[in-house]
Amino acid sequence: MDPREPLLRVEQLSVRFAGVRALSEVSFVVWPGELFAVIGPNGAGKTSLFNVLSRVYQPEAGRVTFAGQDLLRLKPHQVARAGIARTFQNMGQFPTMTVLDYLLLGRHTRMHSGILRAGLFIGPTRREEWENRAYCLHILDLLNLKEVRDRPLGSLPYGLQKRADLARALAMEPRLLLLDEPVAGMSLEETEEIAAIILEIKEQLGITQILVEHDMALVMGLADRVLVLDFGRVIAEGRPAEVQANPAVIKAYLGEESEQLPAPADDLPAVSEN
Ligand SMILES: Nc1ncnc2c1ncn2[C@@H]1O[C@H](COP(=O)(O)OP(=O)(O)OP(=O)(O)O)[C@@H](O)[C@H]1O
Repeated sequence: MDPREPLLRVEQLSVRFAGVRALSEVSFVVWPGELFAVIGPNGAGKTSLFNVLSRVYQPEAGRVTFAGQDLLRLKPHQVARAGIARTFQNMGQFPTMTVLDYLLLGRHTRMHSGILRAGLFIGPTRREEWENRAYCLHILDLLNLKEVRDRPLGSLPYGLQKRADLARALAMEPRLLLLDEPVAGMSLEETEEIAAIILEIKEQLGITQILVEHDMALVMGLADRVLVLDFGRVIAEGRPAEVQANPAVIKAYLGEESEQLPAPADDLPAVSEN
């Protein structure tokens, strides 16, 4: 793929639910290696956008091109194999599964051998299984989860469960990682750890990320570029400092919760140029 081509191109995307316009003619591109954030007040359409990108929602109109292919032609189960992985706001569907098995399960969704064959260790799948395991252990190491790899997910504190979910998404070796409120409900310390991990994913693994998050300090400190939605429409797009100074963005946030207002740009860590 041409590195000058966007990895993701969203054009004129509209999503509607019986009278509610969740997204209206939304367009943007995400470049390879970029950390792209999508923000907006409650109900702005952020989750709907992720649901379109993971093929859960069918848009009313628009085009989505991922790595040169028409994403909207894929079935939901083909999205992971195409290279898109997603973390979830709420997890907890597998409380008895160990952390390592959770990663292996995620990884199998994009591997060649079926989980049944792999489970039975038939022929060449044995080697693939060992490779999968080694890769999952590498990800657990990267995310400081090695010590809890054999613990059931349900026995872990909330912050570690969310980190395990991020590890599961990374174990899929995605080209595009969709992070859905990765620090929601986390303490300051846990938030700082996740911020460091997000930067490592960008810098060490080179994975392109789209971050949906209400924590403005995190977004403005990490993102290369920010897209702002309000009532399903794009109201601003640009580098964090540009977006923070945009009157339409300030108005959208003031109308809802003034404490969510982005901090002045001077107080924030520098963001990388691209
Ligand atoms: N499955 C659905 N059925 C009906 N309406 C929906 C559905 N999903 C989203 N909506 C509506 O679409 C609009 C956008 O919602 P969405 O969840 O995408 O916003 P959001 O920006 O993710 O909000 P939040 O920050 O609160 O998570 C809202 O008005 C919401 O009620």
